[in-house]
Amino acid sequence: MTISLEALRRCSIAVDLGAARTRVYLRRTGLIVDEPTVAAVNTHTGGLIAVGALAERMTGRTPEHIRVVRPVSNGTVVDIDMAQRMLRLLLGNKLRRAWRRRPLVSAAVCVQHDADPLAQRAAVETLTGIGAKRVELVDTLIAAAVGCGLPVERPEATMIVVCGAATTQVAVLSLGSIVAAERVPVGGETVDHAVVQYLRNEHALMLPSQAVRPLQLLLKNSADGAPAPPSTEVHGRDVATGLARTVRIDVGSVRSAIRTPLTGVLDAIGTVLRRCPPDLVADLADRGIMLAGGSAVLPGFDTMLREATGMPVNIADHPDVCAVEGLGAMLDGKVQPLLLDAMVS
Ligand SMILES: Nc1ncnc2c1ncn2[C@@H]1O[C@H](COP(=O)(O)OP(=O)(O)OP(=O)(O)O)[C@@H](O)[C@H]1O
Repeated sequence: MTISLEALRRCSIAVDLGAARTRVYLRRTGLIVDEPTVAAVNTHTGGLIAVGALAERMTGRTPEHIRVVRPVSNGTVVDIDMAQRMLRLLLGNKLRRAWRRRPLVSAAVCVQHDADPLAQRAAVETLTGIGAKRVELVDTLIAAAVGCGLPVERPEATMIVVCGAATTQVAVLSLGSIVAAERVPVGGETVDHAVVQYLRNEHALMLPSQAVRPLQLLLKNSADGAPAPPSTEVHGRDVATGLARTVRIDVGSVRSAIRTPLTGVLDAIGTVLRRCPPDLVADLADRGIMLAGGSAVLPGFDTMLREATGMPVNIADHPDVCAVEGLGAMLDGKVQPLLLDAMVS
């Protein structure tokens, strides 16, 4: 069964419920929500204290009666009730106004390429619970490819790698459909974990989770092309004594620690290419790989893929929001007719 653009044009909102971030696109308006998929709950009363960025800032800093929860894990809604409550708060008045204008609303939601029926059902229930009368499921890979501006409807190959927080999905598309795809449990979270483990093992230092991103940013060359410094100071807690400690670390070693988990993505690319007909693989030699997802900008990721595959690698203009923007473009009727792989509510 296929989903037509016709069905998507009847949808009022497009939703991408990611492990790290929740994004909502309102038809003819644009992105109205882009917040962490996090909620803070009072365990005594069960009430929500905060959602989104505010709740994320509370991580690791809460008293006993407050719990910070993530209702989406590995790209699947694992706590439907919490996801609905979080979405209601994030959408607030913006949704209520749209709902009033058009109460029998349909919603489109991105789901992972190989989402099982339970994961699909969880996505549908989350949206119906906040008022959607009908929910269209669209493969994240197709939505992201559209959002990156790839010519997915043409009879030629395009390769997309969507690198999110918990997973990376790789696909070759042609004629609006997925020819071959693979998903690996590697993403920004895996990379953060690798950095934390490196500091723990090599320097006996526990790094607060909020300190990982600034450290990753140090690995990048600066905007004017100046190379990253060879070493830097990192503040954390000594594993043995529990006291605050500062160590000087070699930036190159952190870079290697990051590269190790990312080799899983290389394997996935190899698997997808092996499953593709030779004609399509030949197309990709020129067109190369398009990187999307928040982790596409990880320092050195594109260079690593370029060196390992020998193919051109490009990062989408706005890699983090490609999927929801692509879905939004379909809602707004900005996309040429194409056949979408079947995924129905
Ligand atoms: N500037 C950056 N440098 C490095 N990593 C980044 C940067 N910005 C975002 N990320 C990483 O991107 C990830 C979030 O990406 P994205 O928003 O695509 O995830 P998601 O869609 O919620 O996840 P998933 O697709 O796994 O459900 C986080 O793990 C974050 O660490």
